Amino acid sequence: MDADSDSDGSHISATPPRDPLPPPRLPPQPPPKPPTSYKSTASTKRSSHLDIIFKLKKPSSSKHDKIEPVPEPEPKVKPIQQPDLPSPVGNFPFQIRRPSDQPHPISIGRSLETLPAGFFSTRRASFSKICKPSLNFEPETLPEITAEPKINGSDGPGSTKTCNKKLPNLIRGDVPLPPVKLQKRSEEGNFVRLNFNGYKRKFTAKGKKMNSYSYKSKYFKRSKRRVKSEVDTGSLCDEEGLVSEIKLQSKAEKPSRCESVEAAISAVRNEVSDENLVRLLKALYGYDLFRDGQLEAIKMILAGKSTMLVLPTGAGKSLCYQIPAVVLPGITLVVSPLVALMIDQLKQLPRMIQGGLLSSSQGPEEAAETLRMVQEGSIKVLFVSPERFLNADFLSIFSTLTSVSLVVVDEAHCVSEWSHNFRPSYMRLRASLLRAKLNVECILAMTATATTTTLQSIMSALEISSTNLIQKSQVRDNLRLSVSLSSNRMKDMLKLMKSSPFLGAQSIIVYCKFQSYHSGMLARDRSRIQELFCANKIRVVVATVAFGMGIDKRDVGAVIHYSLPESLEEYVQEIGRGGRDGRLSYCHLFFDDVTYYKLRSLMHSDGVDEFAVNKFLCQVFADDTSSHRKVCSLVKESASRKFDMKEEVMLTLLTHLELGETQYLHLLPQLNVTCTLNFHKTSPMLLADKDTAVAAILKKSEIKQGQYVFDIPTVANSIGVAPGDLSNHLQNLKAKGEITYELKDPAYCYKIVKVPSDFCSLTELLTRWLLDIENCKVWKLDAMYSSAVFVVDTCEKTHDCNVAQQTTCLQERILDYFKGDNNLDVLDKMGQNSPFLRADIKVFLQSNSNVKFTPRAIARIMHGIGSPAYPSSTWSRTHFWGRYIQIDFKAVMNAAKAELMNFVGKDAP
Ligand SMILES: Nc1ncnc2c1ncn2[C@@H]1O[C@H](COP(=O)(O)OP(=O)(O)OP(=O)(O)O)[C@@H](O)[C@H]1O
Repeated sequence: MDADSDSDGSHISATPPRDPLPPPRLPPQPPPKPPTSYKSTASTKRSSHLDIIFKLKKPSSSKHDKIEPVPEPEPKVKPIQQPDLPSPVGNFPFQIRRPSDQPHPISIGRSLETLPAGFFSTRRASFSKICKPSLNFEPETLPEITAEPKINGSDGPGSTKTCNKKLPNLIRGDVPLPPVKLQKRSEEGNFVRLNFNGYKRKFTAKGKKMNSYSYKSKYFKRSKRRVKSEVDTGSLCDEEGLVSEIKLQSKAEKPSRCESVEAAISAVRNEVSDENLVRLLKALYGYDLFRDGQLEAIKMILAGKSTMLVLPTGAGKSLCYQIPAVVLPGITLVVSPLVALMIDQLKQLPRMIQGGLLSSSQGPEEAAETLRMVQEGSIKVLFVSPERFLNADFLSIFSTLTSVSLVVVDEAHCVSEWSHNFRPSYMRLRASLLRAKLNVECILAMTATATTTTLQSIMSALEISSTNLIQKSQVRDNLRLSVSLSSNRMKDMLKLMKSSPFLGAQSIIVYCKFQSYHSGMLARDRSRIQELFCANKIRVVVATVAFGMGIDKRDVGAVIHYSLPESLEEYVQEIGRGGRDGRLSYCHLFFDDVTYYKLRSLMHSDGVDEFAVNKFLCQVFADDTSSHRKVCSLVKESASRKFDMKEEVMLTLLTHLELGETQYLHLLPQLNVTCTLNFHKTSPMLLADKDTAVAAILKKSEIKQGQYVFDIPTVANSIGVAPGDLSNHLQNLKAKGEITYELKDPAYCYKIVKVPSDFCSLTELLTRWLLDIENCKVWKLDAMYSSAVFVVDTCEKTHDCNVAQQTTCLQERILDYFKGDNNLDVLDKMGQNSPFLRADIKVFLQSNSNVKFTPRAIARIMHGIGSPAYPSSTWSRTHFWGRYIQIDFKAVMNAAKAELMNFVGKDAP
């Protein structure tokens, strides 16, 4: 075996060969209970479970010395002494969990993806000689599928105008077209809609424009004639060269709306009646009737009531904020989790609605142009990421200059840690904060997938009254659902695709977990595939969940799940890509135990232990001085390794420290904090005489190979300016030819507001919270798996259902799941022990005795999950990697804890 050849001597394993058969199914577990409150229950005494810290015996020599030891966490300053705790410094300890740590039976948050960033501060810094503040943007993390528009200045075919002006990501419609045509356009999918807005799309390859399919499309030829009179053009391109040209109105020109639209808007402003709203619907979109839930939601918003809207995917949620946006006087801010989603929504705005977006990959000029248009009131709908709410300058525009009529929280389940897709940055979107910062009264939260628990937490965060909940069935009834257990998924899938009704499906999406249509692909290629798919040039796309979000291709006739989704929410979201034109769409799910076990292990990859949380807190507050104006930073990569904590988890903790019951810190936009600088024109000493920032740099730098290396926040703190201002200042010096420099080490930046008085209680509170999130994640996967089993197995036997009735069975199951988390039977398939587990862990420890482990680290290795401090690139070489994937993670952790105690010859108190 290859794995053994360079492994850790673990060929003396006590484990027999892997058993290909899964352990027997366990009876259904009792239903989960709703989440508890996370108020601290810790006493002022130090918790005993924090006390057990072990150090592994160091071997005299080992042939495994190659394996990197875990880096030693060493906080610079110990903020609070805890004398009866064994010092973590110098040992890599493990944390013994309390026996009471039972899985928390609630829905969970998936994906702690990181996004944050925002503007640099634009406040003026007081450098003695050179200081030119400018509005800068810190790059935000981009989503997987990104077609970031950049306007390039190019005319559409048939146009005689050229415009080289760079404009921001704005799509504006100014030439009124008959509404009836709009309806036709919408039936042709989002790609055609793009053209209708006056764009033609071209691809660039190696700098050359290629004819695009859209350019040739019949629709484009029609629309081209219609939009001929448009006055200004630009082009839209993603960061890797996918170019789409957009016609834009000239800067000076005011949007001219169709008379019938204006009249319909005034009528609604005078009286919000059903009749007037239908007239406006017709005028804006060409549709004759509202769909279920739309009218109710629009009326609620126009009455100024914050609303929670739960409609199935493709039911038309966007229209519920677009209509109020044109009627209400101020701007509508739409918060979206992904840049790709924002771009997609922007494209889909009816052309009479002025839209814009602020995104990470815009240059400062583009962003400034968007903000200028916001200030002059020519944008009605602005798409922003939640990270924007970190930036004081961004917020000040809305609190002082521009009135915000409505804040829309799209994919609102991201607010809740009990959802399948919790995002720490969404925690920022609390009603109190939005009211205080934006002076906005009305909030619309929209989602297609939320359990009762999730809904409760969204509505509580956004202060939406329970009477303002509009909730329709979360699964459309034009989706035909089927499920099968498969031992050879590829063979079965090919067979399925060759048989009716899948054979006749116009477009098919195949969802995979571990290989995807975009793995290893350039963004440009991914975007091209998406475009080709939307234009029906590609029939089948194999994709991950990222592909699903925001895709509004109306005629997807089949959705196949090649792998089990991680939750029923994810499943519903993905099948929701099918049948958006209202026609039948066929959705088949293949599931198998191997995938289930693999996913089950992955659910533990974000988990952390109390010890790590405690160390993290020590580091976060280590820099505290009496001055709370100081900017502190935490370099993401090194901190992640040091605490064996994913970056998203660190961000979650930091966000909680800012937005939890007590505010301990204030998060700032992320920065690259390490600067390596060279002087060119003037000598450093002479320049320092004229420039306080340079003087501080000389003072705080280390000189490495003739270069000045310093920490941006440290220098900025020493002269009392914001790090962003110092960066701007460096840019100015660079522009003058005085210096060149490089920035690296992206870091979380924050200011300390209050040092916790009781680190132990806070540690316990945070750990408990993260543990509950981890357990919820596991529970969600189990609920998904159990539903699949139920449909192919239990349901058939107990309810006498046949395959044709699987739709009803699964629909009922999904509805039960979303209705209440408490009444669903969930299988727990995991084994609780193995006779060889302890012996294997012992061998593993002996053969890696130079490395320090925690029980969680050992359990991760036994489950085949890499982590920042124990990467799979190193540890997958061990013979034990993934060996116990079928044994419950917690059981492996407990076994590891016991073996670690034996190994160090100590016992827990
Ligand atoms: N009243 C209506 N009549 C006909 N079509 C409509 C109506 N309302 C919305 N639509 C169309 O339905 C499609 C889906 O709308 P939209 O993208 O807003 O759905 P959604 O609920 O946001 O879906 P998802 O959650 O998947 O993003 C769009 O093409 C939209 O134009």
